[in-house]
Amino acid sequence: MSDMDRKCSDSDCKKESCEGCEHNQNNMFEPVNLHSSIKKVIGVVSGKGGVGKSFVTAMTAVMFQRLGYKVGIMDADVTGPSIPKMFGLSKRAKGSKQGIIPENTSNNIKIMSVNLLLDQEDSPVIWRGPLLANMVKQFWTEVVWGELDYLFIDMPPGTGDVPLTVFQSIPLDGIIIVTSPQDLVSMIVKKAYNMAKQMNIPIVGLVENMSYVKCPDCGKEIKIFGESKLENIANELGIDVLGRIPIDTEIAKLVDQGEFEKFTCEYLKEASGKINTFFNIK
Ligand SMILES: Nc1ncnc2c1ncn2[C@@H]1O[C@H](COP(=O)(O)OP(=O)(O)OP(=O)(O)O)[C@@H](O)[C@H]1O
Repeated sequence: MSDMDRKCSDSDCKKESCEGCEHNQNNMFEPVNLHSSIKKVIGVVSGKGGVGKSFVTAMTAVMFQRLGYKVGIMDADVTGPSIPKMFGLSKRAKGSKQGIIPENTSNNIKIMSVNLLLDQEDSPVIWRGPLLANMVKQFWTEVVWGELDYLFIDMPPGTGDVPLTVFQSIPLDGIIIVTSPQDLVSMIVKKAYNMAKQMNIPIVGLVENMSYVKCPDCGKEIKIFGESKLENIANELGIDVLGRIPIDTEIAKLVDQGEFEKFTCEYLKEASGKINTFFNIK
């Protein structure tokens, strides 16, 4: 994918800061590793931590792998990396002449995370912003991703320094915004939305996580965070609702056992169809 794939849709745009305009000389995208060929790069973002961004990234990646696509996950949530543990990966990634080799899950999803580079997975990453951002850049420039249809990036939470650098250095083809059904969330979704708009990155849509929990006795859907405001926000911003995921204690168990790939539910089946249509990969 070339940097120019992120095209500005406004033919009169003369903004020097616009990354989609060909006259922009300030393009800061880093070159991808020579041995990587990635068709689409999708960032999974949330305006705040703890809404299940990693959960949604992993579930989307597994859905696409099940559809027969070649998939990778870059765990760019450097201070709270959770992706390797979800997939039961704990070996250290190896290097080669070409670069760093990502680890493979049991179903061949390629994974790179700071946890695969640390001596011990429970060592804290106590780094300042620029160092964190550099690490993520290296996941793009140094990792040998090989041929991938989709690379999903579990983005650092929030809209601060680190996510900003990631937005500026990796040519994202689109972002998925993850949210939960709390009131505060509409403001937080708007922050993520505005950040993507300012960076000229297409927004694929919204996924609401922890939408409800099903009573194990009567099957009733209990909305523990109250009624969802998702449709209102989506309509207001003119973006698509891709899907909703309940709190699922069976999947939570799989996460703890490092066997995430064994989930059988299809909460994101429709969402994967919508994402595929958005990018039109054959
Ligand atoms: N729908 C769900 N059902 C059951 N457990 C879930 C669900 N969503 C998230 N969880 C669990 O909640 C915890 C937090 O989720 P996750 O790590 O995905 O959040 P996050 O938004 O990536 O957090 P942060 O950005 O702060 O790192 C994890 O243990 C995850 O397995």
